[in-house]
Amino acid sequence: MTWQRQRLPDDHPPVQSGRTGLLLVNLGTPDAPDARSVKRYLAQFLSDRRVIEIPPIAWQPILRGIILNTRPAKSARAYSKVWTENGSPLADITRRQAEALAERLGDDVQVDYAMRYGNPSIEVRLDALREHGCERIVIAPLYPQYCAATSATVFDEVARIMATYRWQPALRFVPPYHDDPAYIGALADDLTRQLCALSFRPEVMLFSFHGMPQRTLDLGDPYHCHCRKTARLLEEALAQREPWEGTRFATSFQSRFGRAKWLEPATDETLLAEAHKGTGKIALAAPGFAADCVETLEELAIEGRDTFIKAGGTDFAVLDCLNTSDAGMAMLETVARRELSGWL
Ligand SMILES: C=CC1=C(C)c2cc3[nH]c(cc4nc(cc5[nH]c(cc1n2)c(C)c5CCC(=O)O)C(CCC(=O)O)=C4C)c(C)c3C=C
Ligand SMILES: [Fe+2]
Ligand SMILES: [Fe+2]
Repeated sequence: MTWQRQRLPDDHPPVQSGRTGLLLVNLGTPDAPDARSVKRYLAQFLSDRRVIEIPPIAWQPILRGIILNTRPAKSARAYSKVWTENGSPLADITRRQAEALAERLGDDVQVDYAMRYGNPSIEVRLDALREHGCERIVIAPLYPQYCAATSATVFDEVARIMATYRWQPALRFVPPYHDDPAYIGALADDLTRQLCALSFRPEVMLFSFHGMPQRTLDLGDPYHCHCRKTARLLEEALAQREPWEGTRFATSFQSRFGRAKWLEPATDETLLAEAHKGTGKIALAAPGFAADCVETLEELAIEGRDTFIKAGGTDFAVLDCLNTSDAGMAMLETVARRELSGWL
């Protein structure tokens, strides 16, 4: 369906309507790998009350007085190690995912992407979809595992923007897909393909998920359970395939932030413990990240390797996220078409 300019009386304001849109949303990233840009990005990200659940009166002085004066320089160094000629890997891959999905879905759907923090913002891209005449919009947060700090904050931001619209589109949100057979199958296919291309056979396959404060699990956030279920289903799927015979599977949580207790076991401590108990060859995958980013390319692939090899490990590999792989895009198409049903 392509939109058509309707016949309107001469004195009628222009109207575009009748289209369907789909907006991929990922977390966000700085505009450049320098301390100033990282500071601007972190100020927005870490001021979100879904992310830091401390009353602003107590948190903002710590954020503005300490964290934004120390962390940006350190983070900028990490970003500069993984920055590409197309910018931040996360933004670049998300943009390419949107292009590939647009190709798969055809002209019936206007596909775009946005970042929850930084650019392109959800607001700018929702405005653009509306200006293209999208009366129905699917919002696809690229988080397989539901978490208030990621999934819920996308919903909150979209709701905030909707409050400013006179003519609101109909909305659908892609639900968490942590146990969707399409997602588990895509991961199993893509990880097996990558395993077969490795120059060594890992003794251990470690699934590393982004961490969260332990307190959020106690408060009822399903994130931990979603991660554990993904890991269990993925292990069950891989264990049936010949290339994985003899591999031991483990799960851990990375990217600890701040002093509170986070979900355990921690990825860096797991790498150390594996090396100390004699594991020589290890492979890591980050099934919770839809796209490679500073957390996989720097924290896992650079820092993680350093930790493991210095502790006595011999072979180390971080497998790619689903990114724009055939398996990953076929999965996103399946999920998108399900949510678009009745709208096309
Ligand atoms: C995949 C899910 C994610 C959850 C859950 C999550 C929670 C969370 N993160 C922080 C703090 C930081 N995260 C940072 C980067 C980052 N986080 C995710 C995903 C999740 N975060 C992604 C995809 C990225 C990469 C962004 C990129 O530009 O590549 C950072 C910035 C980097 C750094 O300074 O280390 C911070 C800070 C908290 C506090 C939190 C939950 C409470
Ligand atoms: Fe994070
Ligand atoms: Fe759990």
